[in-house]
Amino acid sequence: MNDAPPLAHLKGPILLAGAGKMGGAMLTGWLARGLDARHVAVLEPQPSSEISALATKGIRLNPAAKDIGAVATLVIALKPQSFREAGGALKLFVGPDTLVVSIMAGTTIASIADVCGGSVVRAMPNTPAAIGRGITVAVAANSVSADQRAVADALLRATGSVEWVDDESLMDAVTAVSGSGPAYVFLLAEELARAGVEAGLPQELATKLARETVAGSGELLHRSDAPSATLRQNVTSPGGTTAAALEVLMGPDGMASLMIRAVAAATRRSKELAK
Ligand SMILES: NC(=O)C1=CN([C@@H]2O[C@H](COP(=O)(O)OP(=O)(O)OC[C@H]3O[C@@H](n4cnc5c(N)ncnc54)[C@H](OP(=O)(O)O)[C@@H]3O)[C@@H](O)[C@H]2O)C=CC1
Ligand SMILES: O=C(O)[C@@H]1CCC=N1
Repeated sequence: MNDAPPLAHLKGPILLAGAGKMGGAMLTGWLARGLDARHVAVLEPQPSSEISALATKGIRLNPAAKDIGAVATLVIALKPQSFREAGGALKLFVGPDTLVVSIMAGTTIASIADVCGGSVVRAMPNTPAAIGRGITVAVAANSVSADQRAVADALLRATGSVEWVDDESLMDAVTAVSGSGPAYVFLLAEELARAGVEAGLPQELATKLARETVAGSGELLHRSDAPSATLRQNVTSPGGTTAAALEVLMGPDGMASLMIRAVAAATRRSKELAK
């Protein structure tokens, strides 16, 4: 049996362009799963102190293209807008055998290949990646080899689970559901707390109750095999308090129609980012 950490044997160089919230979370996951820091380089104009500190472990920070040449894998975690302005410079790091993994919302495989070349995997992670509990959806261009796909899978799996799809057009709705989804859940915690204050609770207690309720329910959902609807029904006593609240939340202008509109808006925005 091979007990080596899952990324210990991954060969570099792996270049991460953009070490902000998502790029930084992915980098943390890679290192935690045994990726040799000496195989990693990072392009980041204003590195956080955490990213700068990684230089002491062997990560190369902002190397010049002439010093590193074409890399085995380029991971692009820039904002789509930054990529449009600065993506061309990444071409210097891309050769005919370079795997390019992009996590940028909206930005298509064709436009990434057009701007910087390489064999492109387009992926959409989410911020629970920071604690190894993200979910990523990925789609590969035809030019991506089986070995390259395995490398992309290993890098993405370092931050949680991975689903591969064949149809790139699904990525806009994926972004709207799981990419942006954590924000909807955090908003739920905010609004539950606000409603608690409206109902007479002190702010601090309302905030704690809402946060722990969302976190505990998420953990229950994670650990249970039961469908979400069953877990909801387990809370709902006939004629009780939950039923009274759900009558509002599941009413005509309730969560179902709100969520459909919100996800449609995010899907539309993802499509706009492609332009
Ligand atoms: N946040 C999220 O939940 C998710 C984000 N994504 C995608 O990830 C990408 C990054 O998002 P996020 O991490 O939130 O954004 P951040 O702004 O936190 O990260 C982007 C980083 O790239 C840096 N940067 C800007 N220009 C360059 C450049 N020319 N070369 C190298 N680095 C540069 C930015 O620096 P500076 O701030 O100085 O400009 C910043 O640190 C986006 O494309 C987004 O669509 C995907 C899934 C989820
Ligand atoms: O808001 C955004 O555009 C990015 C993509 C998914 C989550 N954050």
